[in-house]
Amino acid sequence: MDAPTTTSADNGTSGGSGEGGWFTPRRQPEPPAGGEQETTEGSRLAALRPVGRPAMNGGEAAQKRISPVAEAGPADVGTTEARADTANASPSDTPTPPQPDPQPRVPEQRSAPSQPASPDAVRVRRTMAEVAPIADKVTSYFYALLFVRHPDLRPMFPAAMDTQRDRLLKALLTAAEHIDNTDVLVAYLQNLGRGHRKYGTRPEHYPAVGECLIGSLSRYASAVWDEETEAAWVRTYTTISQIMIDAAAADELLAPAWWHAEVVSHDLRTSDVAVITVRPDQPYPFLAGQYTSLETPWWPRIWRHYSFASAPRSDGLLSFHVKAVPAGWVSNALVQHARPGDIIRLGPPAGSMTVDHTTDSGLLCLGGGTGIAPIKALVEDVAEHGERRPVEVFYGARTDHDLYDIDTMLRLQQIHPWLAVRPIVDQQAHVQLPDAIREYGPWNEFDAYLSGPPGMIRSGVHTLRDIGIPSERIRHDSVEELVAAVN
Ligand SMILES: NC(=O)C1=CN([C@@H]2O[C@H](COP(=O)(O)OP(=O)(O)OC[C@H]3O[C@@H](n4cnc5c(N)ncnc54)[C@H](O)[C@@H]3O)[C@@H](O)[C@H]2O)C=CC1
Repeated sequence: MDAPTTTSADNGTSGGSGEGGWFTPRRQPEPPAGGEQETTEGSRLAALRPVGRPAMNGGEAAQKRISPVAEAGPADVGTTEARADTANASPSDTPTPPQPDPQPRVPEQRSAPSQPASPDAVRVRRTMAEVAPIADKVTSYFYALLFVRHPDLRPMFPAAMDTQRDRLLKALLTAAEHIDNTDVLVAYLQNLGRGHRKYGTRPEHYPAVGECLIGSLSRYASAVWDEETEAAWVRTYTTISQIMIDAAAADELLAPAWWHAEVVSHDLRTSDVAVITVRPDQPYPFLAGQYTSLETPWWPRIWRHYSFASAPRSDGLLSFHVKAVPAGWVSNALVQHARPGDIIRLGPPAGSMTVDHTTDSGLLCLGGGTGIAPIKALVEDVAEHGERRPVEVFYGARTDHDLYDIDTMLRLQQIHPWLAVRPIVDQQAHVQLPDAIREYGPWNEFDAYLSGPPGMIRSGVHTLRDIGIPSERIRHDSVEELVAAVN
């Protein structure tokens, strides 16, 4: 089962996705004649054309360009951005360790009056509100436009577009809703831009997407669509695409667009959960608590997210916990069909649910189901840093049988006196996983880490705030939460 960081038909977590996916071509289309994109919209959309930039200082440049919007300040959302220490170096002959991607996190529920939204944000949100009830039509029409106008792009998308459609709208919602919230937007889009490298996305692809997006919105939001609204969308989309392009360009200097990895072991822990270990074809630097995107040979061009189930290892192997679920194409293939020798592809690491080694606060970790995977990686990370800070893991599962990794966790507990592992089995406990932590504590000296199904994350964040852990000390990855919270 995918990590909740992603939109996924596999698991129904619909996580909004760091891979959002407005556009996922695998090869580069012919550049438009004369460098101009001929469209029925003609020159009015010329401003959609983002600039291909030198691959340096992408984030900074993006920040600068977005600053007029940022100056307007956050409108109605706050954010609990958490940035982790990146000082834990990898061997010098490997690429630079990745910066944890500061993923959007659950915004604080603000009661204080917020600053007014920028005029563009007001128009963008008005459009979004107008099309929300017919989101599916907007998305279908968008892809119809894209493939009619740019038929050469169609083979670059997955054969089945259902998931892609879902992702489009989630990514759009997230970006548009946060156009005033620079930190959240930039971090989200940089991640999206980097993630698009594995599809072969080029700067010149973005105008095609922007034109079709605006073509679709103008059709379905006709009641609120006017010149100013269109101009607001053009500016918004230009900002969005430029941040993605810059992030991709900067990343090109640091890392490959994707990695091939060979399955070296496949351990079926239950009938539907497998622990899969792979060997990347070149060094794969990442941080414990991060996740990656993964493509199998059985479902080309369909990517799903999984968290690394171990901290970086000296042998370079990576492992994932995968749960097969109904209609979960990639997860089912990985659990039922993957065998040693199979080759998969990995996208870049992402996510900021990483350990802050600059503090000695305790770690309060909640892992639900296969969400225990990154929690185990965090425990290993603390152990490797030789820190003796308290780590309390609450491991939730529906039944005893579903505690498929409890032996590993208990073994770690035996080795490390600072670690406590508490299985919480729904069938036996009188409370669900997040509420179980109320019976322990106090937790005021702890940072909290949550990983599991979206419902668990939601109620976990609520519980943690309720017991006095401030938002900025609560870490998890789920863009969906961000979207849900602002809606
Ligand atoms: N495979 C991976 O690398 C990762 C997977 N995940 C996510 O973790 C989830 C795992 O799914 P399953 O193993 O089927 O877990 P599950 O649905 O069986 O839930 C596991 C436990 O989480 C708690 N829980 C579930 N829903 C809750 C709710 N609404 N409120 C409070 N507590 C709740 C319960 O204690 C439950 O036993 C998936 O959504 C997956 O996307 C998250 C991070 C990494």
